[in-house]
Amino acid sequence: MKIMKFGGTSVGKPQRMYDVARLITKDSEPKIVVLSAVSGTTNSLVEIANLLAAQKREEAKEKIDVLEAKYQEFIKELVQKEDAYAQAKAIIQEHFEFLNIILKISYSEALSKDILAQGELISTKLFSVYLGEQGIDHMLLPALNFMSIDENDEPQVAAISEKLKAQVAQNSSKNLFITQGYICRNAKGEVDNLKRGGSDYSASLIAAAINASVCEIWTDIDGMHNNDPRVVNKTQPIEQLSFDEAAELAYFGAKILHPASIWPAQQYNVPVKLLNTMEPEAKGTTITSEAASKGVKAVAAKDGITAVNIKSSRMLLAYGFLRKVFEIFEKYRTPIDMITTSEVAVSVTIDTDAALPSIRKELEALGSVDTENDMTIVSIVGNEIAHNTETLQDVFNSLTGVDVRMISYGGSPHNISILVPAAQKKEVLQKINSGVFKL
Ligand SMILES: Nc1ncnc2c1ncn2[C@@H]1O[C@H](COP(=O)(O)OP(=O)(O)O)[C@@H](O)[C@H]1O
Ligand SMILES: N[C@@H](CC(=O)OP(=O)(O)O)C(=O)O
Repeated sequence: MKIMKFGGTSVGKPQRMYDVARLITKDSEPKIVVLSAVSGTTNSLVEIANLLAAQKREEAKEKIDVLEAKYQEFIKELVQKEDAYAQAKAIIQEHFEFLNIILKISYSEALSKDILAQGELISTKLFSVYLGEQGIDHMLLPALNFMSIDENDEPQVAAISEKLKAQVAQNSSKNLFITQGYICRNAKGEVDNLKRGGSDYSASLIAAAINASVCEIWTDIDGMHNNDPRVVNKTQPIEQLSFDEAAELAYFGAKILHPASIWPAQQYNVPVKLLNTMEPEAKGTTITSEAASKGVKAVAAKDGITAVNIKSSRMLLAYGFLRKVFEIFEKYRTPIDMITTSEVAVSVTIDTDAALPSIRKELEALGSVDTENDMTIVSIVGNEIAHNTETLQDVFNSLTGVDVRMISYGGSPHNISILVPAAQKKEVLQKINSGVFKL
């Protein structure tokens, strides 16, 4: 059985849904197809939820109406037959009635998760109507019946596997299952999600849960590129990556993959392929446990980083100082990305400053603290690059004129990371493109 995940742009227009239907019926291998919401929908739902949280009901209502009008147009083009159109219309009515009812209920965090789930529920149901109209035999598998996270927001792979396998077995005559990415149930049984971009994570979890032959992530570009195509002009697709390399790139900002989406596939050894819906014949990127070649594969950038610098003479020749620092970040459930230390100072970076005021207050008991926000981590990723002096030379030569604040080297043989002000991100990515990739 294989998994095919199609992102927002791949289901963003009726024409794209037709392409998806063609791609999933090309071969006879049984498959679970994971769909995201139609592009732009989750952003609109986030705005609606935020407006409700701010008690701006009228503005929320306007946004709901704009979104509904968009779907009314969408279904006119999606299906031709009268009964299929009636089914699609009923789906739109059901979900927008729900949003309109929510307008009248007092806002809660749980309710906002219900709002965010509507995008994937609508896209999968509409796609199912289209498949039905085309006479393509399939079955909708509601993700809310099997995809779950625990009280620490961690997916429960064993439970997911048990439930999913049972549902597939109960419908053994079916060859094609359609399900929602992104959405899940939390430990309280409420509707929740796997965070923005989480449909890739859903696909990888499903692939792990049923030991799929492959997990295909279909998107709007021909694989993982060696640099961010939104920022840099000349970028190239990478044919092969190891799980470790792909995980580092996803974590450090390559938006094509959700940061957590590699570990389930890696743990259950399911190859991942990144493919282009608009160019299905292109090779794309294959991610397996093997690293095909040594050397730099790609560079990625992670924005929204804050650097926290702690200086203390008490650190000199002391032990246990770093533990105290780390315990404070742990207490506030704030992950640390980069670390550099000297005898009297330690600098770390974090990608969320939600708990920063409390963290800062506690750190001040250990020494003087200063913070810098609006920073970017640029990560150079490849196989064994930290053992290659030429790479290091190319990277440093590329950084002439760049205000480098931190360097992380040697922690992983596959990654060299530098911290720069966000304002220099574009320049740095471009310079590395010329200096390291010679592009
Ligand atoms: N290194 C990279 N390689 C490929 N795409 C990247 C990279 N970095 C950022 N991207 C962006 O990721 C986009 C695809 O991811 P995303 O928008 O999440 O797709 P989907 O909607 O299919 O899930 C591409 O259009 C591209 O602009
Ligand atoms: N719809 C969700 C989940 C997702 O993964 O979408 P996409 O595959 O379009 O990145 C979001 O926008 O966050």
